[in-house]
Amino acid sequence: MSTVPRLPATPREFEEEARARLDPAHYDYFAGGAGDEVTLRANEAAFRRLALLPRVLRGAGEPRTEVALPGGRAGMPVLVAPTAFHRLADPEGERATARAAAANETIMMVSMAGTVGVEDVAAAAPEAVLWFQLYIQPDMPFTETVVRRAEAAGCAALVVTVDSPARGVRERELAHGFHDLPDGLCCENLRDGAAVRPIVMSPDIGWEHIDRLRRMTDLPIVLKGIMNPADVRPAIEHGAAALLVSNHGGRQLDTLPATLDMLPPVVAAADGAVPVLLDGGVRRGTDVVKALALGAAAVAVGRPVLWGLAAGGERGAARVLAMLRAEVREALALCGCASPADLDPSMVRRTC
Ligand SMILES: Cc1cc2nc3c(=O)[nH]c(=O)nc-3n(C[C@H](O)[C@H](O)[C@H](O)COP(=O)(O)O)c2cc1C
Ligand SMILES: CC(C)CC(=O)C(=O)O
Repeated sequence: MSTVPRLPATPREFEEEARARLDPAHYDYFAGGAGDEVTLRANEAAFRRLALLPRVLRGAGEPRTEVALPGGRAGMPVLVAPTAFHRLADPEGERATARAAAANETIMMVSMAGTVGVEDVAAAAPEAVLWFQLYIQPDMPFTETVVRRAEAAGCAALVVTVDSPARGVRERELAHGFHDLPDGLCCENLRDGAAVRPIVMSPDIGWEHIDRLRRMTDLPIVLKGIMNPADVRPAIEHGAAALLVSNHGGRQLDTLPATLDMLPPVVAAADGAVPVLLDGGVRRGTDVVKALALGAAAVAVGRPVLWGLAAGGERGAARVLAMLRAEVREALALCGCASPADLDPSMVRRTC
């Protein structure tokens, strides 16, 4: 009789199990952040500083969790953030993640630095809604080749990461000498004929590149990595369909504020013109509900999905997402909400 291995039951246990299974260099690549990891810690800490203030006796009924976004509908307000190198966590890599996302009716943002090509990710999970994450390459004809691949694979939006004019320095990676993928793995979305190009993070990228991208494709463009409210108006003027408040999970510039702390001013600057999403430090359904109360249209999770993948492959990633979905439903119900639209800023309170 075959027994199905038991999966961890909490986010913390998933991370512990992933750590036990992963090569230490790969665990530290996934877990680490830039510099002293001040921002990495701040993201999670910001959620703990905020308390929830439910409303009572609203007769809200069973809550609904789905949300409508420019790149499609999601069955829950928790999307999969784009993360690189899933085959370091599981041999099926991004294919497994896409199936896990589809099983939970949510959207997967496929990293440009994926270890499975976007066409193969789409083929592995035909029912998945995929958004393609792009680092605009200064070689615009090559950027266009990548965009065409994402379009042909059926991706429903482009997520353009704008917080990376250079690569963040992560001391855990340096300590392990982790620079390259092991033999047999590469960034499949960067194939150029027989060669695989390196990802260029260029300080030359500017708003004119967003304009060129806008002219290149009809896909909605989500700008990922907006932190300063001063960037919101230009983003809207240059055609962004949505903004994703992100500090790259604390992996780019250290000592940025927590994303949750920048959400209200970014939402205020957007003034309803485009939906605002958030990632960074979301670990529980209560975190999701706090971000939604402060005006996020949805959130995304990075590391929790990697821990699920490393701890239990597709099943592990699916379980992490299912846990979050159940927790969001429970937190909405206990807040007296019929849907995310019933949340508002009066339902959270800073505790310190
Ligand atoms: C291991 C790892 C790889 C990542 N790779 C990418 C990437 O290729 N492109 C990107 O835009 N963001 C990337 N990110 C950032 C995530 O999209 C997201 O902003 C961050 O992980 C959110 O924080 P969380 O891990 O606390 O949920 C990566 C994050 C991690 C942890
Ligand atoms: C390979 C990298 C470009 C992926 C990334 O964005 C990250 O590690 O944070």
